[in-house]
Amino acid sequence: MRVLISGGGTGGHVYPALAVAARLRRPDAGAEAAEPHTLLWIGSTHGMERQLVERAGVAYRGIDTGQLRVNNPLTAVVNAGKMVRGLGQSLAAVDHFRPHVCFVTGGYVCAPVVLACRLRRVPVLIYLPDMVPGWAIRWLSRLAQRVAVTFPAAAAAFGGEVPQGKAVVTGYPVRAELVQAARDRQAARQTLARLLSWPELAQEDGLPLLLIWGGSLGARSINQATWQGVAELLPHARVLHIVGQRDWPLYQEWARDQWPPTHLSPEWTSRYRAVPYLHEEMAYALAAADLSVARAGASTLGEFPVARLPSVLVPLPIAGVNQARNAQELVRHGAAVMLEDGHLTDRLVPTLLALLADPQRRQAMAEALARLARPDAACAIARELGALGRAGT
Ligand SMILES: CC(=O)N[C@H]1[C@@H](OP(=O)(O)OP(=O)(O)OC[C@H]2O[C@@H](n3ccc(=O)[nH]c3=O)[C@H](O)[C@@H]2O)O[C@H](CO)[C@@H](O)[C@@H]1O
Repeated sequence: MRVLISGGGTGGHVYPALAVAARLRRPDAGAEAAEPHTLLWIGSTHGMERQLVERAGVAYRGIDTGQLRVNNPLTAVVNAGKMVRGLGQSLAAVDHFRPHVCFVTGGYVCAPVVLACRLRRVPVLIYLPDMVPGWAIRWLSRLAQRVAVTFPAAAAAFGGEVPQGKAVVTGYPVRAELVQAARDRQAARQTLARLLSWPELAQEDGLPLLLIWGGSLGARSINQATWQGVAELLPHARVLHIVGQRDWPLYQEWARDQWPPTHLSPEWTSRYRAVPYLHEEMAYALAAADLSVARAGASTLGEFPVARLPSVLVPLPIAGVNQARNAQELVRHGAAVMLEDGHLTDRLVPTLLALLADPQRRQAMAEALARLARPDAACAIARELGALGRAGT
């Protein structure tokens, strides 16, 4: 079967689709097809998805796209022109590749691709990772045959589950490497220590590993609160801080001018490690960590349960993104703690110290997470795609 894939803009739209792509390329006894499917990914010409998709070895075609919801009317007109060009390029790609089915995960680039598939009668499956869809996915879902969702509560936006509505609950597709790494935390920690050249991490000294990050782009407020409070955390934990590419120059400035503080011993100083971004190492970081601080992007709904990783979630306070609803879903199950962005400076360190000092609470959160885990989600979506591709529109 030929499967057209599209998703882009940020990592949160790319990694779930890559997990499904990996599944489609390596069918085994558990999968539907007897031989690997042929894949083509349509992303934007200059999008960050290009690097991630090519890194994974999936064929990539770039098209023109632009954000339509912008304040400047001139930009809106220019971007609308790009979208029209993108539709023409998508139609050409569909005519050339002749897909049996199309799979999209979000980002502006998906709009012309879904429209082209609709015009050429190619069935479309959308995956919505978040609990609440943005306006673009709501609109595109009208053109799609199926919408896969992470948890049952997300199905209502699409008329409920099949056969009444369009939704199927598959779970969040996580990378196979994470499923594998989460089976043995200790081994994951050893691997991470090797990949990051951080030998102290491999010591079995009972010191918890705290993973701090802010989504695929990094989060300024989380970074600043971390730099302000990290010295207080180091007597109780090792801290792996993914700063993000955008704020990396800020980290370098802070490290040059303010780190380490004179009162901190070299042993404690070496417990803090900052990195701009993690690629293949990310699966091991999630599996090895004992506690995380993160934004509440959709990945936390899938990756944290599989990794059984308790967290303090700090939803991005921007209208239209709706990360709070993602965080609430984990909090509702006793699987995470939520902190408002505006309270980071005062409350982040005390909240973390309380959780680090309470292994029983972390264990209860890990057990709640384990009940939400769907390590087979990529396979479930691959199966849905197979069924749609065989049925046609
Ligand atoms: C600002 C914004 O619009 N954010 C949205 C975006 O977030 P964002 O792109 O941050 O998405 P997520 O938090 O859902 O996913 C981030 C992904 O990047 C990976 N990762 C991250 C850092 C790193 O160093 N290495 C790495 O591999 C994570 O493991 C995860 O798989 O898409 C999500 C999915 O629709 C939404 O829920 C978010 O609201």
